[in-house]
Amino acid sequence: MMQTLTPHVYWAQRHGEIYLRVELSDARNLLILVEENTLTFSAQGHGAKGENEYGFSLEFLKPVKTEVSHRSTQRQVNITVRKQEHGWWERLTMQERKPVFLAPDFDRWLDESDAELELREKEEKLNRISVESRIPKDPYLGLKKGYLFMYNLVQFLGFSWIFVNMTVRLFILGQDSFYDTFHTIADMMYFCQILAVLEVVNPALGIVQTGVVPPLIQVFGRNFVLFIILGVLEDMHNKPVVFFIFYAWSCIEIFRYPFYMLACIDIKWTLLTWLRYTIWMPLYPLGVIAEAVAVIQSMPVFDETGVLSVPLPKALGLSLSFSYVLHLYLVLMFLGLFINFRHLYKQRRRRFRTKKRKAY
Ligand SMILES: CCCCCCCCCCCCC/C=C/C(=O)SCCNC(=O)CCNC(=O)[C@H](O)C(C)(C)COP(=O)(O)OP(=O)(O)OC[C@H]1O[C@@H](n2cnc3c(N)ncnc32)[C@H](O)[C@@H]1OP(=O)(O)O
Repeated sequence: MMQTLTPHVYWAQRHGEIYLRVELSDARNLLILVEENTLTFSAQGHGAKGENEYGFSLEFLKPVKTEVSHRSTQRQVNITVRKQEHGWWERLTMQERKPVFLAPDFDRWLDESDAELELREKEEKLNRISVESRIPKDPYLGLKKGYLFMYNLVQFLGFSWIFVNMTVRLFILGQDSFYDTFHTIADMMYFCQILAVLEVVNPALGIVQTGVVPPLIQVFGRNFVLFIILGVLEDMHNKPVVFFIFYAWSCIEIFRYPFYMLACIDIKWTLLTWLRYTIWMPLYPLGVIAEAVAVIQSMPVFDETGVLSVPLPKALGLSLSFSYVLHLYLVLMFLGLFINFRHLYKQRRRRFRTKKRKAY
């Protein structure tokens, strides 16, 4: 006659359930019963002491329901017992000393707060599904995604051309390449930045689900520098600062646009997501500092040439130099940087919000 042995049993809990994992392979003749708050298990199978009859019983700390669900796999038997009342138990069994065959199931182990988080996420997911099923599907979704994909592809190609061109010229010509960046790159940058106006139009028309203000600040800020400070003043064309402005812009865009492109076709590439939501941290301030340098360098040129100066009534003098507008713009620029930096920081946190799990 076979002697009954005790298998290794692993446990974990949630607010509503107890999970037991019995280490018994090829289990047969399973008998699992809950009576008077005590679970009794017996089965034949291959356990720690080879092929044998295995069994154990556990008196639970608090009341549980009598219906038990179990699933037997080739390697183990998984049992789920439902708690009578939702709550967190400080231990599994009535007896304070843990039975020797019982241990925590590290694969499923969560502490109370993590289990609450898991529960909330499940509820949120269910809510989302029920809300989504009530929202009518957008009939133009395919068209919108196709348009956005093409837009992002064109911008990606444009900024990649700029980035590669500038990098190659930097390697070949060294610092000399700083001085004619505008002549070689400006046409492509004009094209990309005119097209970037769509980044304000898209959220305004609801094609992209994001705010209008951050892209407005971004596009207005860049286009002001590109078309007015650099574009209008020929004296600015050969300044090295142009190199730093264009390089900062293109470095960020060669990751941002492919990230959007892949998002349009529901592909998420972790490294690209990380790059899109990380490299703006050094690049945004550096880009804005380079832009501020260009604005400051342009002030005396506007003063001397009188370009874009505002004519004043005779009594007040001849004209108001555009450099006064630039003083105001410098303040707005750092305000814009602050607003967008905060916006991008929030977007980053939303994207990388992770649940922390502890295993004991
Ligand atoms: C009248 C206004 C006056 C203002 C005053 C002016 C002063 C301004 C001075 C400011 C100076 C700024 C000048 C700029 C300098 C530089 O660029 S320096 C170089 C570094 N630059 C950067 O790092 C900035 C890069 N730009 C951006 O990141 C964006 O343009 C942004 C607007 C700042 C971010 O915006 P947002 O779109 O809200 O965030 P995301 O998380 O990327 O997107 C949210 C969701 O929208 C989807 N989406 C967005 N765009 C697209 C798209 N083109 N195609 C497809 N999908 C898009 C995106 O996927 C997200 O969707 P979910 O994943 O569903 O959330």
